[in-house]
Amino acid sequence: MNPVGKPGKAGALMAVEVALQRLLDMAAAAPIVERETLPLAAAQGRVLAQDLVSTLDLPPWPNSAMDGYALRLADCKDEPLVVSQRVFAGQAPAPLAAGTCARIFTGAPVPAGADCVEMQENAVVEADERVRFTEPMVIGQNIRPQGQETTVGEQVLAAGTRLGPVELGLAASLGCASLEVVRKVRVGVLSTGDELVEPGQPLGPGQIYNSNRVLLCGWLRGLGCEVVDAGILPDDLPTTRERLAQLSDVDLILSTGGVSVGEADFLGIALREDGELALWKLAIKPGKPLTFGHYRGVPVIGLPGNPASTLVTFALLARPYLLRRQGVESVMPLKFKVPAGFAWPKAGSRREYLRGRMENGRAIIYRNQSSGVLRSAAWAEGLVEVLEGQTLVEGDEVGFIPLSEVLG
Ligand SMILES: Nc1nc2c(c(=O)[nH]1)N[C@H]1C(S)=C(S)[C@@H](COP(=O)(O)OP(=O)(O)OC[C@H]3O[C@@H](n4cnc5c(N)ncnc54)[C@H](O)[C@@H]3O)O[C@H]1N2
Ligand code: MOO
Ligand SMILES: [Mg+2]
Repeated sequence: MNPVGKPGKAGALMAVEVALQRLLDMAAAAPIVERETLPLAAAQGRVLAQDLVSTLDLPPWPNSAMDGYALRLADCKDEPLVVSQRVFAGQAPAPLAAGTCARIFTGAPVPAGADCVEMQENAVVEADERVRFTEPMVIGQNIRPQGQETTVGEQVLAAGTRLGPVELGLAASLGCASLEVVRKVRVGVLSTGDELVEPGQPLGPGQIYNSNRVLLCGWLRGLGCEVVDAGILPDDLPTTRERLAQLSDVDLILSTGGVSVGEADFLGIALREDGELALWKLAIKPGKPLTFGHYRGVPVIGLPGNPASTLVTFALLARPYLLRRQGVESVMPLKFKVPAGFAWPKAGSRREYLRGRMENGRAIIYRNQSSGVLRSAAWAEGLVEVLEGQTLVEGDEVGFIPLSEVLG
């Protein structure tokens, strides 16, 4: 079966899983191999290029989980224990004198010889700072042992991990000031459409403001990409060719619009004539005219121009592609099964991704699901997935893909 439709003619729709697998295979075949070393603060959103191996035990020494008293349990008989030292976080305590206890605070090293920490709520301080313990105790209680989190030589993060604040915090806790990351993917962004005007300019007859440029550039920067913003591309074939050719030094050209079957849709034609049109028309709504190929060797993903179509296809296809180019294994957004809070009486032939949100434990959808209505996405918390051929009554299970993680 040839899944590639001919631009300008109706063609077979490709299942979203098939298209995604092709995109991921093509991404894996063109990995970004260059690396750079960055200070932690600059590494957010980037992908780790080599395994992070601990050079420390964490914690480096046993420390107290409570404000209270460190003691040797065997010393704790009927008589109260005298406080022989105070240990604050950041100090190095002396070994515990036999038959005494140490006043200790959370995070402070436990003195050698102590095998138990009791919280101060279970202690009564008598005259001369003699401490009586009111509850039974066990060896090891309230002590965080050396190396409980990680030990020297252990792999803490694998190459291919995307670095968010948690991963960076973990690297910091191991004393790493910088990390080796995959270099940024360079993405050339084109907004096609004769009707487009940048915000701030007056609108002429028939014109609309360019919203996709801000959307795409924002999502790409959030993904750690280098954006080469190539501005608005008018709807004509010679200029389309010229502008695509000018973007010969990027890792991916990502465009919006101009991929359908109209007389002003030229992207597919340019790819077919000067490169390769590998994928065109998906069984997905919104997002049907998603286009993928190469232009003179440079990968191109053409997202449909309707803003909600741009959003859905970026989240479900372009984003996974860009992550896989950087060596990330887990590229798909999380999807939960939730009960529908709406009915869907008419089955569609394409898989639907409705803009929705959770209310009282059920997914509800925005009142207007037109792919031209970006407000639906501003209202939404996620995409509600309704499968091909599916009808729903309230309470039936649907997929829910939270958008904050993927587009936040
Ligand atoms: N005869 C058919 N017509 C259409 C089909 C079809 O199968 N047969 N598919 C429809 C579907 S579905 C979609 S989605 C659109 C996709 O069209 P394109 O990707 O070619 O996009 P354009 O035609 O250039 O624009 C579509 C729409 O989006 C607006 N737009 C475009 N770029 C921007 C931008 N940067 N910011 C804001 N809005 C933008 C544009 O003005 C159009 O209204 O095709 C259907 N047609
Ligand atoms: O597939 Mo189009 O993206 O419905 O609007
Ligand atoms: Mg069009």
